[in-house]
Amino acid sequence: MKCGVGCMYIKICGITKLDQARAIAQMGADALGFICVPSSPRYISTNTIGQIIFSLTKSQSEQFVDLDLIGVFLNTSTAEICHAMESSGLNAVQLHGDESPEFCDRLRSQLDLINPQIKLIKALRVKDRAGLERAKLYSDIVDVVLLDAYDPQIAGGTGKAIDWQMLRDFCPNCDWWLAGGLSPENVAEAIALTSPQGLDVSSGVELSAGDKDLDRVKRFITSVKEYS
Ligand SMILES: O=C(O)c1ccccc1NCC(=O)[C@H](O)[C@H](O)COP(=O)(O)O
Repeated sequence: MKCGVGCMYIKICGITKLDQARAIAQMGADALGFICVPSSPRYISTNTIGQIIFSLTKSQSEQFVDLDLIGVFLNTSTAEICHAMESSGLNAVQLHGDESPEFCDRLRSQLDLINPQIKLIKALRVKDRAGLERAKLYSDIVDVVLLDAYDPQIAGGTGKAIDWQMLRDFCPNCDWWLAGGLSPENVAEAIALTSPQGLDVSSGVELSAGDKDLDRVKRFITSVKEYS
């Protein structure tokens, strides 16, 4: 897995604009996340994702060639996900709903037919230790387990944090990334307490849903770099 800044993988999620995607990639982010969930205020259509990816990658510049372009899906069928992957140029899938390990296994087989390099990430919204144990059930099936905060109403991009103390000894069989309520102000403490391989941030670096604050993105990446 690629490590951009001091070997800590950084994903900036909720991208909706080409100029912001380009600027964030140039700052050294490893991944851009696109929310393919129609009910989200950060929703972006597959068509628009395709246009952004085409514009980013046509230059063949180094920052864009290695970039992970992650589609975030919520309880979407394998057929729809595969269609979105084939039509947009996305190279990674993040499942943010109630997808079972069996669903992930089935999707993996179907993605392999498109391109075995497509990365599969399972996000789990953790509210207690039982949620953490559940996360481990996926670790032999997916490439990355992503831990996000639980909210009864909102599926993601909540700005809420998990109880980081609970994650001190979390060590699945695959890489894991921390999400939920991260910001330039708290990310160093989050890394110190939880030691993940990657970080995922959305609302903590936004002006409003889907509109990134480039200054805060820069400060987030710099904080990670200074800590790592
Ligand atoms: O961001 C959304 O609107 C969203 C909607 C539905 C499912 C997932 C969603 N976001 C997923 C992400 O990967 C976010 O980056 C993650 O939840 C962290 O968000 P935040 O707490 O705002 O940093």
